[in-house]
Amino acid sequence: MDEEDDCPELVPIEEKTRPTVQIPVTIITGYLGAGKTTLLNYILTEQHNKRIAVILNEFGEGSALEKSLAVSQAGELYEEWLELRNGCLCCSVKDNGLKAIENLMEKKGKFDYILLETTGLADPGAVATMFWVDAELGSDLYLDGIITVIDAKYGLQHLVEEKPEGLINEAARQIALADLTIINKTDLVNETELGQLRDAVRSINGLVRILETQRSRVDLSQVLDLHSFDTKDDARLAETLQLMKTTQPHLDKNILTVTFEVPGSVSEDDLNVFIQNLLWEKTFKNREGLAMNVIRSKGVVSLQGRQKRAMLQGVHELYELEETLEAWADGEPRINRLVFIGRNLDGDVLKDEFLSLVSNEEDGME
Ligand SMILES: Nc1nc2c(ncn2[C@@H]2O[C@H](COP(=O)(O)OP(=O)(O)OP(=O)(O)O)[C@@H](O)[C@H]2O)c(=O)[nH]1
Ligand SMILES: [Zn+2]
Repeated sequence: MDEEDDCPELVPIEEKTRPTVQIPVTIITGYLGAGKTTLLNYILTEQHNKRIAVILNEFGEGSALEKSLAVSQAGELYEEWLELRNGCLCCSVKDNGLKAIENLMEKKGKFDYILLETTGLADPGAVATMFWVDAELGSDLYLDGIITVIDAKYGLQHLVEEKPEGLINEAARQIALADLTIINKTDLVNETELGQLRDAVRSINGLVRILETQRSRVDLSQVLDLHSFDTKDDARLAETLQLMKTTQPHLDKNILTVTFEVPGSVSEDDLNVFIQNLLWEKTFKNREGLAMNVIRSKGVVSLQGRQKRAMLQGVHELYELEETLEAWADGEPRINRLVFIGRNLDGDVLKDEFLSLVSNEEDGME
């Protein structure tokens, strides 16, 4: 080390020692009484060989303890925690803070999985974005997915409920944000009613998977470890987009899904401006002159000068644009695939805006 004496060396900041495995967090949301607690109970009592922590994100008054007791059944009270027979834990986090979860992990040791139930009227997007902000700070947690439980009998009614001007329908928002929906209480409806609800869910969120259950009995492998926010599921995205090209019914004024595919490559800067105009500045308008309002964004994009695919993930105003591990194959056409779920969206307008940024240089280099 010869130059050591001359200039002060830049000392790399000691990386916070991070666990090799990050713990998945699944957010469970859904309208009042849809069957969220029933789902939690079911997951906790099923064989899963995981140490699962259940966290109830209660806002306002409401008795969280009462709720946790409802979740536990076979629980033993431990501080504000309920410890279940199979090693699961249950608690309530009133201040909705991630710090609280991290403190809990320090006190109680590591879990393998965290289920976070938000109250019926909460915006799951607000909770979801906390995890991103925190992930930047080196959190031990990652967001695995958002599950929305829907009441088969009353779900449709909740969706069409008129809201005062400018207010968003909470039930529709919860579906817009969902990676998976569970239509529960199918014992209370006939096939026609079920079909109508299914169509309504699809018309809001064209990407979402739908399960149908009684007493929230699900196959655990279909609800845990979804990896919805990973940068890996681009094959699935392409598949879904293909499916969506066929039929897309939509109910005017409501939340809907728009998708488009554009070949070529876009510069990262231009893309950021496009996304920020859409999500932050809200400069894009539909044909009626109403500003587009995006709740969920997803996409695979080809960035100029990059060999690897980039993935867009967004919840409300917060978004991430990250390079994936997957390179574009030689000679493979580079196709940008984008999905936006929200209000007042017009896919053609967005596609035109996007097209204006794209260059069709073969290798995406300029
Ligand atoms: N008929 C029928 N009832 C169900 C089913 N699943 C749950 N329930 C009942 O629906 C009621 C509400 O279920 P919960 O699991 O407490 O619903 P929740 O979404 O946690 O409710 P909140 O926390 O109050 O928003 C309970 O009385 C359940 O027993 C089902 O598949 N069929
Ligand atoms: Zn609890």
